[in-house]
Amino acid sequence: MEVVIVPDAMAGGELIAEAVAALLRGKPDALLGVATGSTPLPVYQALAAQVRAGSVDASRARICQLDEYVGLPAGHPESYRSVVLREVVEPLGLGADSFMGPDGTAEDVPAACAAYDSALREAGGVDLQLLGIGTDGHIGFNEPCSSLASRTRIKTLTRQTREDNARFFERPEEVPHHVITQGIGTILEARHLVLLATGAGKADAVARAVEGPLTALVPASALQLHPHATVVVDEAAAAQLALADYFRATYAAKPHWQGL
Ligand SMILES: N[C@@H]1[C@@H](O)[C@H](O)[C@@H](COP(=O)(O)O)O[C@@H]1O
Repeated sequence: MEVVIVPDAMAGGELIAEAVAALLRGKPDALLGVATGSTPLPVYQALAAQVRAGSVDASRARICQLDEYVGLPAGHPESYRSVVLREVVEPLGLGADSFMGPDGTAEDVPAACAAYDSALREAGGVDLQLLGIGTDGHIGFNEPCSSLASRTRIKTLTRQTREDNARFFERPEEVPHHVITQGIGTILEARHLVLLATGAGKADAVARAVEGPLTALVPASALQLHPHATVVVDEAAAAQLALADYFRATYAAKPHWQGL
């Protein structure tokens, strides 16, 4: 696992956007797994700016969702489908046909989960999966004690996650209890995992994920199993990392051509 400590969220966004751009230059139809929440927004803004500036062509990129609420009406502005279309697909100048995600409105939820897991494989697998981290260490919506081998399935949100996400809804009780999320086993199949965490509120979760034991109690610790996992953190989110100085020195000495 590589840990990169950046000065702030903007710098993290630019660094990851450059990694995505480099991927697209080599593989124009790469499948990019995107995360929701506030943290990845600087990545999407920086990538859209690169597209506008002509430094990368994203016109053949394919986008896939990490997770989705169950039961929000189709077109609800806070469904993750709506969020990804608004924050990623449209700013990159892509159409809805470049985009895939689990169907949170399906009557048969298990079938929708299995269909999405298969669709990701049939699409050739995710090239780069961007991840955030929940304050309880979740990735996607894999809450603590999710199986490390899990596939895309329905999960029940913890009270903490519902409270954390209440800011996106008019009333806290509107946050759905259930979600569909790529499983941890599914996420681990992506060729490159890039987790971005910013702010002091994530420092504990980051330290447990990066330096703590591999445990289902901290789902993000599963990144320790992946051969190409990058964790990008700002100074505030890095505050509890015992090896921060080592991570800084390693990145400072890294040959530029290696990228992330
Ligand atoms: N399902 C999403 C996660 O993918 C995201 O990482 C997390 C943190 O969001 P934020 O970046 O807003 O803290 O929120 C939600 O739970």
